[in-house]
Amino acid sequence: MYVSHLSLHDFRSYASADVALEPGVTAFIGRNGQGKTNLVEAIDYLSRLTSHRVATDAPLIRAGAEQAVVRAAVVRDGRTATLEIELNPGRTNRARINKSPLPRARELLGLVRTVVFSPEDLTLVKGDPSDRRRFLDDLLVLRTPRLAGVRADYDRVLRQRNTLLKTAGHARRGSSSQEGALATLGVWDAHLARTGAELLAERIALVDQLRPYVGKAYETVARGASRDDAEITYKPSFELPRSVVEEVAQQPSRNPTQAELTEALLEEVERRRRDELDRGVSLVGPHRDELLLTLGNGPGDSGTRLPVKGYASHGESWSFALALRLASYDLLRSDGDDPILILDDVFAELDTERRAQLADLVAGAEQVLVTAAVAADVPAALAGARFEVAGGQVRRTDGVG
Ligand SMILES: Nc1ncnc2c1ncn2[C@@H]1O[C@H](COP(=O)(O)OP(=O)(O)OP(=O)(O)O)[C@@H](O)[C@H]1O
Repeated sequence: MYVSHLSLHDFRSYASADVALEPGVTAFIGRNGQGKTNLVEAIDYLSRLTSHRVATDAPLIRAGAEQAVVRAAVVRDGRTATLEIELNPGRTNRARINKSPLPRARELLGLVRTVVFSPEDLTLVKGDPSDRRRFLDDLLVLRTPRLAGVRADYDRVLRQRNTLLKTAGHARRGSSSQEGALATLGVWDAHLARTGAELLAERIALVDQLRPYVGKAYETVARGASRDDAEITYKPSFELPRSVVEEVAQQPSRNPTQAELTEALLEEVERRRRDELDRGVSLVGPHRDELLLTLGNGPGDSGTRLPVKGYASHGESWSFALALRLASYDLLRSDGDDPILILDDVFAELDTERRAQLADLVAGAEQVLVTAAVAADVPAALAGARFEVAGGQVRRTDGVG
């Protein structure tokens, strides 16, 4: 898939912008703060309905404006669709396909798929577990848009349940308000276990599918590494029953079922009841899980695997972050649709050898959008269309268009 036209209205620094794009590589070159990232961020927003830079929509609206509009013509298997999102902070965002309004903006998900590489990716490795959970969930939703609903349901259940836990925890022991809150809590325990187990089962399956791609990608980007070095493991916030663990261990292709996970979550929630009431928050569920990243020491090394966070060098951490993105790209591609690759300001972070390696890996993608402060940062393998971004203007400079 590729974007053939991008049009912005009051998005970030752009009062308006219209850019005709092509498949293949396109580089946006310009000094710092000229609006290069703003352009690719708009395309990524259409893909995930969130930005890779900010958690809320407000910073995406041009200062002084009330709403922003991002519109893109997307070509997939030779057919073009025009997708549009209108960002209305504090109110509902509205989406359209070929000018027809969609009942919910969420229905745009899955129509454009992007994989973004950016300097912020280091937080995938060095940041909090929530950064890695978001990475998994974003990938889940890109592959299966329906899961956006499951994720939203789970967040809602969590908020309601936390409010109840606070009420029950603060109420006088044995009082009618505590009794009432505890009775209602049982209902929310069941919701938490059901939606939590669905999300959990999807994440566990995703990590299994992603694992071989991560090993392969790390071997490619990290000098002297083997494909067994980088490993990812999903670590739930609770122990599964021994019988399930043993069965899963005996059958390599078997993961815990959703029913098993629901039951295990319910049991754990009951076991941690006192703790949860004391602290007024839900302590069990996919919002407390971790995606463990570990590194070994080359082929045949039976030594201990070390967690990346806290142990890996800066270079190893960067390579792992790149490997996670490349693995996402490979996995999405294996689904049969080439996602749009966005390399936002990453080359300045890499030495010459790694630049060339990354460029070779991505050069064959259907569409690659690159941003860089200077043209010299873009490796030769990524020759293609060039735009200069300066003073709010986006101008093609390679003599075409
Ligand atoms: N909501 C907004 N309204 C107006 N201007 C904004 C808004 N959000 C960001 N900007 C401006 O956009 C500019 C940043 O644009 P962008 O992040 O695309 O830069 P860039 O060209 O990628 O720079 P760098 O090379 O430093 O990454 C900044 O000058 C910032 O003040």
